Amino acid sequence: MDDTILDISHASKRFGRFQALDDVSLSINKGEVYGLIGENGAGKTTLMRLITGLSPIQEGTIRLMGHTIGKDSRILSRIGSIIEAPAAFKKLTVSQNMELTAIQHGLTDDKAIAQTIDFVGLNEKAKTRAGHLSLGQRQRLGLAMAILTRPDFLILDEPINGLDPGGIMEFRTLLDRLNKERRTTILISSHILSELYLVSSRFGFISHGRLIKEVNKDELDRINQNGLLIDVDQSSRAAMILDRRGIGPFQVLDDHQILIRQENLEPGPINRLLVQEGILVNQISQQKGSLEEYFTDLLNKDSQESRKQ
Ligand SMILES: Nc1ncnc2c1ncn2[C@@H]1O[C@H](COP(=O)(O)OP(=O)(O)OP(=O)(O)O)[C@@H](O)[C@H]1O
Repeated sequence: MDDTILDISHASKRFGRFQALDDVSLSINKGEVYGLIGENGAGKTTLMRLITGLSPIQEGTIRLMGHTIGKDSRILSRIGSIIEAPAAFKKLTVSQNMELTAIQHGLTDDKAIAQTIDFVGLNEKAKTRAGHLSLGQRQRLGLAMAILTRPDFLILDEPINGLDPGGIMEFRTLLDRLNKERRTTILISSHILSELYLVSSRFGFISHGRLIKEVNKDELDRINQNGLLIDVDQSSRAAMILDRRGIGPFQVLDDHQILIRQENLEPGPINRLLVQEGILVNQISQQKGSLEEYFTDLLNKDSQESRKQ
């Protein structure tokens, strides 16, 4: 059976003369949590709006579970989304908002509403108006409305914006449960990259409307290994010294830099060893690889390449 939930092929979108999305192709498989990363204005929301049929695609195709968006929109009933702000009516209570969502989807199962309110932990607020909920509770109501029909695919545009650390953790637990217990596939964007790292199994990086890189979490962890970065006058000679002492594994990055891929290594003894052997040590720093650093490096490389062209 084909495990592809979303297949975007050469999607482009312009607003007037502005190219918001430029030839984007990506696919997401069942069970994945795909983290979409990009600076402000990169095109993340635009892409999500195309996928959910909120905005028409101009070039390319988007297939959801085998159905082409635009031609056959029935498949949209199998996806849930929070795009921009959750769409709850402020004057209606939590339960009433859920009832309205049920009516919109033609859902007649009353138990589903109670189960979903319970799932997101809003039991005590069921009779509270949405306008009187805290931001974190409102986000949870938004999630409840999005998952009421038990969608196969959930699209979340910056769902943790403005939440406090506790709220972020609760939201993460909910997403984890949805993904593990219901095998819901998730596409999520956020500027809080440390959080996105925790929830996602794969990442796509968008810049100026182009998908510049995709990487899965294992690959990212391999690239981003922590260690000691040493800057010396001659990296090849320093490498021989480290090798003789059995220190490593390490990687010679260029004529001056070596990355010793070992966590919690003290810089002092390494410094003393190299200096005793006549190596000039300019700097030793702890290297902590993060999704944030990876993204910043990618953007730098991309803008250098764009300048060359
Ligand atoms: N309806 C529209 N008309 C004109 N321009 C638009 C429209 N919608 C989006 N844009 C432009 O397209 C670009 C991409 O916007 P989009 O909202 O997709 O970015 P984003 O990656 O979600 O950014 P952010 O992280 O700030 O939410 C922006 O420059 C935006 O101004």
